[in-house]
Amino acid sequence: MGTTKHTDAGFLTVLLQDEIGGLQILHQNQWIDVPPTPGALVINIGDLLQLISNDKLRSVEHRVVANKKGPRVSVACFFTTALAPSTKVYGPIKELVSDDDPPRYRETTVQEYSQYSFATGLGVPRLDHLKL
Ligand SMILES: O=C(O)CCC(=O)C(=O)O
Ligand SMILES: [Fe+2]
Repeated sequence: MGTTKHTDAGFLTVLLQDEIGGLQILHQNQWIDVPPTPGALVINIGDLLQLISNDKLRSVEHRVVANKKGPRVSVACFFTTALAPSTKVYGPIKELVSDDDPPRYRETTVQEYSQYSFATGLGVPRLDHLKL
């Protein structure tokens, strides 16, 4: 089974891959295979880390292309507080913004961003609506 092109909505995703492969990232408009290394952990930066880092860290677009090599097992651990109700507001970290590099996003809560992400679905650039 594959997935359509998307970015991960949370802060960080840790992926444990097997030897089957299929994960690709979009780099300079080209899909690049992530070589499968059984037991290795792939770390994906998510949208909320991009937001709080004011674009210093980028949440890369990726997808999974199914191949015929066999059943594929991928264990994903999403670092986010999406399911825990919290009014904590996240915006670009103040140490990372300056007069020359002002905040690029408005503040949001994880809940608000997660709800928006679920509603838009995969494949839609979801950070754009928070851009200042
Ligand atoms: O299965 C994979 O390698 C990636 C899965 C993924 O992109 C996700 O769960 O967000
Ligand atoms: Fe993903």
